Amino acid sequence: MTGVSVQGFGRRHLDAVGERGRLCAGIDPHAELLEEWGLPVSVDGLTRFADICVEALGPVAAVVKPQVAFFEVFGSAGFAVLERVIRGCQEAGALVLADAKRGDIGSTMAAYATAWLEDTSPLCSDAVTVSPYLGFGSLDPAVSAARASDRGVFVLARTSNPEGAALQTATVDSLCSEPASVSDRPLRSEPASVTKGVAQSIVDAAAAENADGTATVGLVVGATRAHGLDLSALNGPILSPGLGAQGATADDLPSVFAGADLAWVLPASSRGVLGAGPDVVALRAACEKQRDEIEAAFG
Ligand SMILES: O=C(O)c1cc(=O)[nH]c(=O)n1[C@@H]1O[C@H](COP(=O)(O)O)[C@@H](O)[C@H]1O
Repeated sequence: MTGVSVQGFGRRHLDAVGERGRLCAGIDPHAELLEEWGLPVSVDGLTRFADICVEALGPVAAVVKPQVAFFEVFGSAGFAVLERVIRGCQEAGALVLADAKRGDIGSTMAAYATAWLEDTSPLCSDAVTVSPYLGFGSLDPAVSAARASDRGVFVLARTSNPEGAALQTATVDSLCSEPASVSDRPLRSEPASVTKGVAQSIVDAAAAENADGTATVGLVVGATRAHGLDLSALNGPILSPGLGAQGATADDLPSVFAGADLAWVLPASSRGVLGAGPDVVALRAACEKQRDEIEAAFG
């Protein structure tokens, strides 16, 4: 593995995947899945779905990723079920990555950080997904809260959906900072000194945060297509959704992540694994099979 010795969240992450293998099992209680599992689309159905996932996945997956949106659908009762999933999976030994994709101005971001990353919160998880599109610096409160408690944030860089490409591959002047006022604007534009893709600028900002060896800042880079990013200096985890329902396979991963440190790559699947439920044994077997395919592909 490249880089400095790993501590903090990075150590917790590497220990978890070292023990259980590289798979993040998504817990996405889609209405269609509830129906497929023979459950009502209601809080009762959600609770049963969640309990099956905790029992099947919590003891074997290195990381579980509840998708907050599917709990939010049911309002406060859904959030109560989410709290139960978070605690249950942690007690079973999995790291919990709350897929909340939060992002806002810094002062509001601080409240999101309290909600998802501080011990006092009933939703406190081991990590949370965040969006950098209000500016990478707006994520500072979450990065600080995570760093202070050996937790992590996973920042969207190059997402698995086709709609992300136009924004994420756009070229930016990486040294550009907004003038404080109109009068501060230069009379003529200066030549851009460094240009890079938006996603690469996020990778580079994350790598700078990880220079302390804590791997506090992970990235989200989809497994569904070549991304063209240089991830070699990141020294942090790379969540890679897209396996299964979105079409990527374990065999795609080595070429998608050529040049990255594969020890950090954490492929994720939700529907591709959850389709094996509601039987606990079958669901756990599907999770282990997907993990084994990933480990075999990485060699
Ligand atoms: O942050 C994520 O997890 C995420 C990022 C991304 O680029 N693409 C993506 O699909 N996801 C999430 O990963 C899960 C994918 O679900 P499946 O397609 O069923 O495996 C969903 O919860 C998505 O919200």
